Amino acid sequence: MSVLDIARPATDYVAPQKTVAAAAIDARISEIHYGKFLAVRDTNIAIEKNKITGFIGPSGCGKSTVLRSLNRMNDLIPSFRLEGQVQFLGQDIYARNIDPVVVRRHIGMVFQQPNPFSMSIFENVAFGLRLNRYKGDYKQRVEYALRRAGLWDEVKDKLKENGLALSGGQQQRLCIARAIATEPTVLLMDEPCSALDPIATRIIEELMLDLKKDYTVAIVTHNMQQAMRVADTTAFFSVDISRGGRTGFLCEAGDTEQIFHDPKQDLTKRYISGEFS
Ligand SMILES: Nc1ncnc2c1ncn2[C@@H]1O[C@H](COP(=O)(O)OP(=O)(O)OP(=O)(O)O)[C@@H](O)[C@H]1O
Repeated sequence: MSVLDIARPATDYVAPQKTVAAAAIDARISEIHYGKFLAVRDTNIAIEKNKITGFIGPSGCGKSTVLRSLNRMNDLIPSFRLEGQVQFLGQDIYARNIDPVVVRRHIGMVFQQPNPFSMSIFENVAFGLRLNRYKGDYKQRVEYALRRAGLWDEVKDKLKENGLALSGGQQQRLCIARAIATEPTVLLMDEPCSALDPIATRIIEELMLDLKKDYTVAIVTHNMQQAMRVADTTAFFSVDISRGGRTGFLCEAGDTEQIFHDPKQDLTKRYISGEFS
């Protein structure tokens, strides 16, 4: 039985044929549309277990669209349509029998703007547990998640205070704790530091490096230095304007060292050298 099968009986599930052994997520995306607009094409990417995969590329190349497709977050956009497959631990998360809420429990997400709810620090972390009708010890799980997000010592004496009263960096770590509380396998982070100052950014980067021991991480970043500092694998996306529109595609992916120092594709070379942004 797969981890996702707890959602609904997998009556019509057909086992996928091909997976990348070390991948937590193996995405083979042919096309992503928003209505008639072809936003992304030809993006096959493996998010390897216990590694950090960085998505880089110019604005509008589809980094966030692809990231949000990895846990069905784009389902919330009515015009969104994906052709292809996204496998999580060998199971197609877009299969008809799969519940997106369960997908998001296993593949959590942290957004660009820290977005704690206007409720206590404790309830912010417990939120996903309540949503998933967790039956265990809430106090224990909330403490674990806050410790894992490097926030426990700063908030342990004020768990009843509103999460919105924390600093921006603390709020982002609270959101990471909220994501961790449901014990996901993968954490997707969409520019998690772009609203933070350099010190808070560095704390989150160190946290990411620590989290990858237990979790698999994929991060969208505009900051190439950040990708170099934290990512094991880097995926460079570009934009194809040849068909009259602006369609993003995965141009090249590989070890971060290779992408930044020995890129194979001319477009990657030009982007890394700052020729376009
Ligand atoms: N909800 C939406 N409806 C329609 N089009 C969208 C939607 N979200 C994104 N797009 C379009 O899809 C394309 C890819 O956008 P996306 O945000 O994924 O790119 P990105 O590489 O993350 O960009 P940025 O680096 O500027 O955040 C863009 O042309 C964008 O305008």
